[in-house]
Amino acid sequence: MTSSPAGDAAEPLVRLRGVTKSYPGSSPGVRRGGTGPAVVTAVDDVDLDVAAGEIQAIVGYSGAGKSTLVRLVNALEPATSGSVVVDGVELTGLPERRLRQVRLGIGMIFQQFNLLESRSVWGNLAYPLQIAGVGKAEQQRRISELLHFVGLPDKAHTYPRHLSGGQKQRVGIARALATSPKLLLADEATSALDPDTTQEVLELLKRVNRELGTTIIAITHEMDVVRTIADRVAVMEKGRIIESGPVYDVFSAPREAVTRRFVGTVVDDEPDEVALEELRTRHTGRFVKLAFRDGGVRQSEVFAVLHRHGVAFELVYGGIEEIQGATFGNLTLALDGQDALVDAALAEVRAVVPTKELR
Ligand SMILES: Nc1ncnc2c1ncn2[C@@H]1O[C@H](COP(=O)(O)OP(=O)(O)OP(=O)(O)O)[C@@H](O)[C@H]1O
Repeated sequence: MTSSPAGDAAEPLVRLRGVTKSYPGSSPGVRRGGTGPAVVTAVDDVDLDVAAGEIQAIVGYSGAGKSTLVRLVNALEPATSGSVVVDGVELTGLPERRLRQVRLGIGMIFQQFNLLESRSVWGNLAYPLQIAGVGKAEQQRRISELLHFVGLPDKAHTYPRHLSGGQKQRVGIARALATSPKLLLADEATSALDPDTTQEVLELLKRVNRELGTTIIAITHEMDVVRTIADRVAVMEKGRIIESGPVYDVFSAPREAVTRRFVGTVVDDEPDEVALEELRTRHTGRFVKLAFRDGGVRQSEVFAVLHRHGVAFELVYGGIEEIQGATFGNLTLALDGQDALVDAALAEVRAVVPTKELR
């Protein structure tokens, strides 16, 4: 025996090393020998480990390479170079017959659900089971179990056109889980849904992860999705992963400009110049941003310091968020008082919480 149970546990379910995917350049100029790029590098030298049992989000703007990355992981396309290992199997160079086996161990859900319109819900769920050669009795049992799991036990004989978007995605999830895959790939799974339905579907995905132990890779451009379900997030730009880590870390201290823009869609950082100018028309005094982090100083302690120095304050921008059970937030305060008093108060505040004066 060369591998210990502990060694197996440490092995990621998905492991990408130096993965690049290029396509021939498609602009007419290129084909005629013009000056456009000879190749489009959709995924560029990507390393990524996804541990078994985790929810990994991949975010990026349109064209960043997210969907291409997913097609490499689910063995729909070969990488141009690098290593793609899924559940211990190196996909690079694998014959089509083996690739088909690998795909059976991976579930997929899509933005547009991709249900078979000519089949009832039951028929849609039976489809992957038939392909996998599951017998009729076992199909019955499994489909009934799946419908209960996704909360649609009474929709077995309904056709997709009579379902709401949220119900369709529940069927999509049930279908993806039919063959009990270890890995579920969700490509913009909630982007076509309204906010309430999005939350319901995200709750279901969390249950899939917690109750069934399914590892999930969720491609999205919505940071709300990342905040709600993911353990870790990787940010893609121009085919590369430019930043990655636990969701709390990336949200509370984003390093790259693209990441800051994404995080800024759900978490206020500090007012930009325009917002600051507008705030100054309504509030007097000096503006400071305080960065509260989990386990650090509490807001009430900071407010007590200001009070003790006789500095009046007003909360003018920002908020406190909860991510993965931990709180953090950025609050901008307008401080009113004599300069010397404000300086003394700020010196004390700075000692306990990162503080930045906005001028
Ligand atoms: N089959 C292909 N042939 C040529 N170029 C491709 C192909 N697939 C993707 N690309 C290019 O690769 C780049 C990354 O595309 P990809 O679809 O992976 O990005 P994305 O982040 O998923 O964006 P979106 O959210 O819009 O799908 C783009 O420039 C795209 O035009």
